[in-house]
Amino acid sequence: METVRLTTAQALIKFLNQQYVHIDGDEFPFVEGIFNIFGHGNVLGFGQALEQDPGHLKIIQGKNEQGMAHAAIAYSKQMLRKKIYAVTTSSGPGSANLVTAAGTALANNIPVLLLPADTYATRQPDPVLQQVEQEHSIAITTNDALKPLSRYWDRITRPEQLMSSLIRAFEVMTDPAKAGPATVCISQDVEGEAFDYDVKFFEKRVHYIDRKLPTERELNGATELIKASKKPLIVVGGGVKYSEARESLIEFSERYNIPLVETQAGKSAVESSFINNLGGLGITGTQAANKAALQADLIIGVGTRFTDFATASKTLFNFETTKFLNINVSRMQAYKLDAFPVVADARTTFEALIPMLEGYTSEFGDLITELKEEWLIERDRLSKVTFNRENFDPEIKNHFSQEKLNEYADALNTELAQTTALLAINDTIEPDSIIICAAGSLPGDLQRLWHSEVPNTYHLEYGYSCMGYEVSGTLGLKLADPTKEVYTIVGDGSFLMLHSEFITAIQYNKKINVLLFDNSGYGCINNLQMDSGNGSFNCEFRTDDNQIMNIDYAKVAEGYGAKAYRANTVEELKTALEDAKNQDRSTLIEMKVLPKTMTDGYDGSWWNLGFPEVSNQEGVQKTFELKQQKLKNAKQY
Ligand SMILES: Cc1ncc(C[n+]2csc(CCOP(=O)(O)OP(=O)(O)O)c2C)c(N)n1
Ligand SMILES: O=C1C[C@@H](O)[C@H](O)[C@@H](O)C1=O
Ligand SMILES: [Mg+2]
Repeated sequence: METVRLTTAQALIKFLNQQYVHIDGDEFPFVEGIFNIFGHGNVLGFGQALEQDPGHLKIIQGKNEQGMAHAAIAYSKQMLRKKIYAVTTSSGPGSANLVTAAGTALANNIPVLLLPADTYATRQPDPVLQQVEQEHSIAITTNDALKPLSRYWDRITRPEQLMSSLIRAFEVMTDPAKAGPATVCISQDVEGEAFDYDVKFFEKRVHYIDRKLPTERELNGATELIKASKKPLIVVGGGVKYSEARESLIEFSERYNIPLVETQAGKSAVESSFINNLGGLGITGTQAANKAALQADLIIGVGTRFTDFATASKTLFNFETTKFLNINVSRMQAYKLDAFPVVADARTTFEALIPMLEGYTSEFGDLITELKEEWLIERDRLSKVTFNRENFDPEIKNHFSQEKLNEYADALNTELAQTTALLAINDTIEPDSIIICAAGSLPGDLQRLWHSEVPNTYHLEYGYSCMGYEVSGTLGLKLADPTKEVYTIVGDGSFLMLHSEFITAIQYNKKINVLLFDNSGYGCINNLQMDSGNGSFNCEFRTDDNQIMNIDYAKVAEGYGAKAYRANTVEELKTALEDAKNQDRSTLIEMKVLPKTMTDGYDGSWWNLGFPEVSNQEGVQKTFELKQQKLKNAKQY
């Protein structure tokens, strides 16, 4: 056997350089690069290996482990899971910082290779700096916290274990049904240990991402269900994007007059202006989509996980009469809601179904166009919301008095409404720009209001809705598509939680644009608590003496080296956006927006929460009673 003597870390880097994917006839390297923050746990093993020979891997120094992993996740998601970045961290706190990001990748089914260092395999020394020392087992390290959040997890304590481990990790990451985070923890001493590796291990390895075909039985069953239905409705999930099923889905929908509604992950698979696209579904959905869902007698879920918040899947539909047909590469997802499962690729399934439905047409008739037109009037209204100091009626009603809203207008020196600002942005930036968001009130506004006219330009992380993904993720977008303008849509709360990769973007001259909506508080959670009958408790950003905080985020951005703007009117905003577009460096536009000016829910948008069963507040009591009512018709599982 021909062998080559390498350290474990050198072998790992050599292997990463030889992984390719093959999709629809195209073949290209799977691993684009590696993010790193070096500590004592990885600087000598990984650091040395990367310095000696990185191959084609791009090396990017991160600023926070969670942030750089978020950037890697966004890269992979934007690349439709065809390419990844790896992420290496030191042991202990460095790897602990990966936990939130691993959860984000897992919830969204995004492949990313996490490579945290681990404690010494030799236990010399023990305990090492940053080792937690769990009393009941010396074998437990911080990295065990990543186990429940990884789709594949392994600990390498001997150099030769690397081979079988990496083959498994890549098999998982390149499987459309299982794609998610693969975590390979390497003991920090083992990173530097040498072994005579079989040279065959380093030969070019091609991972074929084939399209899983539906069976005849599945196609016949699906055809029967659709033909028997009067008003079928397609729920477009993220799987539609990953399967690149846009054209076949449009043909299917047009030919049989079947409306589409979108999840956050599925939005921008098909352009918003497509005649049968009724927009977002669920709690954060449009009036049009939710009205159509209330009437539907067959829900065709395509590549969707049916998370309750994004689709209102447990309460919106009529479970007595509505049937479900799920098309999904994941058997687990296809089984949901007692659906007829088609465990197959979305594009191939539509291509096969189109000729089988010849002669069919839904009974939606002109209703699709009518619902869409009605919604566009509502959207237009939301683009023109203007504040006044006497009798302003915000979208989120009966929470803050006029006096309190005026207090905000004075403290933040603004009269700008969130929906007005958001739609001004939608009107001004180039249609092929990519926007990203993850948490707060903005995802709801975006799912309802944002019009995406170019495929794959709407990037929402709403599987985990992880605050802090927004700015970090924008760096991932820019790495995925360097020619496009990329925009973070982010609330002040999320910005404060994590924006360290803004600096990485500036450092590597990857231009990103941060659009910061500052309403001085955790706005959507404040809405939730007040909607549920509580007071405004600890969600506003106020000082000890009850003053609204007015933070100069533009100054913070300037301090990092970004070009910053303050825009508190639509005119200032449009001017700033135009100027930002022409900049070579990263930008931040700070907008002070009034609380309670985000969108509210429409028909059917209720979700089950932990409403208190007893309380001394009448409003809280009422929401609990409403819950009891709602649960009567909700799907129990
Ligand atoms: C890491 C993380 N922690 C907590 C939450 C819960 N959470 C969701 S939205 C939110 C507040 C968001 O505030 P902000 O970004 O200012 O947006 P706004 O709702 O004010 O528009 C919180 C605390 C979360 N989604 N992610
Ligand atoms: O709890 C939450 C409520 C949602 O409104 C918000 O968008 C999301 O980030 C969240 O975590
Ligand atoms: Mg806020």
